[in-house]
Amino acid sequence: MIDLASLPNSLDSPSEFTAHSITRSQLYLVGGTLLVVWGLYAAWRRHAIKCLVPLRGPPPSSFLLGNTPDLYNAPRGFAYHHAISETYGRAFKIHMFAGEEQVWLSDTRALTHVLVRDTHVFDETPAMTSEFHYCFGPGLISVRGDIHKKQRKMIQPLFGAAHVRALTPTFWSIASQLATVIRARVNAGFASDAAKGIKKSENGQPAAVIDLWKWASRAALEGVGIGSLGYSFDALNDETEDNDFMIAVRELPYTVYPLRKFMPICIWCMRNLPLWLQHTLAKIVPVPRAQKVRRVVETIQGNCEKLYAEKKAALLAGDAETAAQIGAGKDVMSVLMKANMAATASEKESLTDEEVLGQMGTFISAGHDTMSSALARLLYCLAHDLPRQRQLREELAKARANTVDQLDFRAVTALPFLDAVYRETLRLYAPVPFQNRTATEAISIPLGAPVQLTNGDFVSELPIAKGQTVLVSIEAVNRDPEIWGPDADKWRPERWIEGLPESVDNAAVPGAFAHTLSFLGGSRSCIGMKYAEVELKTVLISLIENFEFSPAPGQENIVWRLSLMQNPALPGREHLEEPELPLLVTVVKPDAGVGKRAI
Ligand code: HEM
Repeated sequence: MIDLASLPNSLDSPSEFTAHSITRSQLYLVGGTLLVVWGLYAAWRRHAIKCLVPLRGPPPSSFLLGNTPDLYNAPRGFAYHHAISETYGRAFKIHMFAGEEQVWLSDTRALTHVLVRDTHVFDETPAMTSEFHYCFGPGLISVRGDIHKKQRKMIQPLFGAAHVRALTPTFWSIASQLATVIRARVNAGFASDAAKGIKKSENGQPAAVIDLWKWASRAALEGVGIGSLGYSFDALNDETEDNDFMIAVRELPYTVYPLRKFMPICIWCMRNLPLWLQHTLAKIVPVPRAQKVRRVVETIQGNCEKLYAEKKAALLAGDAETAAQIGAGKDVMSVLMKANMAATASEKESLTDEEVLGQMGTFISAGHDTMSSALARLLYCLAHDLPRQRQLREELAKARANTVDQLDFRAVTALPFLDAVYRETLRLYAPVPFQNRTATEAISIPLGAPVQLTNGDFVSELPIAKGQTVLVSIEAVNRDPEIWGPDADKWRPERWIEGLPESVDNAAVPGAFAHTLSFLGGSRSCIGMKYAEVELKTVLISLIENFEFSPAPGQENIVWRLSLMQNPALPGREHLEEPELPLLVTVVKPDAGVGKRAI
């Protein structure tokens, strides 16, 4: 920084400069550089994509960064998203980096075009695909157009009901391991509190405060590891030290997210620079967080490559070798690799080695963070509503009364109150709060209700510019009071049992799940939707049968941070990357609704 106070009054008398002060030529250099930077910035702004009609919207909070500091703000982001959607409605303008304007959308008619009808125009945004491509190669989440169609056609059946049914025993084994490790933690915490004279339990049963985020995240890691990759992270073993693979997967979302606001610069580099230069820049750019992302990604990639080679060798060695592996050949990757080897006869249908490998990182990133977020939120909601938690426990006890075996796929998905709790939590607290889509050509999309522009005119069609990005507000649709009724922002599972209002059907939400956008909709909706449901429900059954969850004394308030996936933090500790969810966990008595299989 130039200290202006240290400059002499007259710049005309160089003789007055000391050896340490700035010379005239240095000053010209600094001034010239600033002018060039300003010129580049002005040119960039002039070429930045603007809205084609004068939409209303929140004023930018930063000249350079637009609304991004608020839109991507982790602790205060949700409040900002709710406030702007209440103020500006279902279609408005938001300001991004260097003058770019995006369209915020929660109008379900317009979103039907974005997500379902005009998907040939509104593909996944290049920011997203480039980010994932850099991290994991050409997996389902990072490819577009025809390649995406080809991959989706091959992978979709592997996440269908038949395969998820076959994976249900795997999910039960994860659920049971999780309950065992939590029980051990509660017993240890209880003993240690008792030794200090701290009483945590009213009913005499062991109770202790446990960080449930940690265990939700580990269960999700095992879920995606064993179910999708055929690999155990050994994440539910209390004795195991975290390995580098496990740490990297956990750190990935929190390391990448803060860099999102710099995406326009990254995309420019990806579009304009040769690959070797991009890799060199990624290695030398002096930004510690960028270097951390690189290390995390390299660790995940290295481990995936090793695992892929092992799986391929086992598949080539025959069925016995595959069956001996973790997942016993039922995991998604094993089935995919087998199907792909069989499809090699038809070159057009099959995936390249790079594409198959790309799915590993894709499943890890798509299936771990979302699942940790959903499970943590389910536990949080139930912990803050003991009567409904008990109602759920009673429903589980009844379901157990007729069987000594684990509930099968059909039974797990058929429990009405469990289903209502699951749907309501994913509606109100969608783990992925918003997504983007970018128009590959100019297009006009119809609106469900006319929108007033800043000049007072109304439009019932919204023109979108070529290259313009639309922010699909999953949250705003899921909480819209005109769709869900005046109690839309309340967690009330009964709404799913009583019957939804007519307005829900009328809204024709283009979502794949329960009239919501939680798993999005259309050709790029979540492929792991059924897998997520069965895994989350089995884990929840096991936990609710064995434990009662309630707010941790003195730590009742939790801040839910906006991120790629929403995640919990303690007030005053929101700056910490690793989320936290301390809850008081009490072992429930055998006569308090625990099924025969309680551990
Ligand atoms: C509660 C849990 C989950 C939620 C809320 C969720 C949500 C979503 C959402 C919103 C998308 C759309 C992303 C976009 O368009 O950019 C998506 C895509 C995807 N999800 Fe999930 N997901 C969950 C669990 C899973 C699981 C367990 C897996 C796999 C193991 C998975 C695999 C995928 C994949 C591969 C895609 C990309 C699909 C495509 O582009 O064709 N998800 N998910």
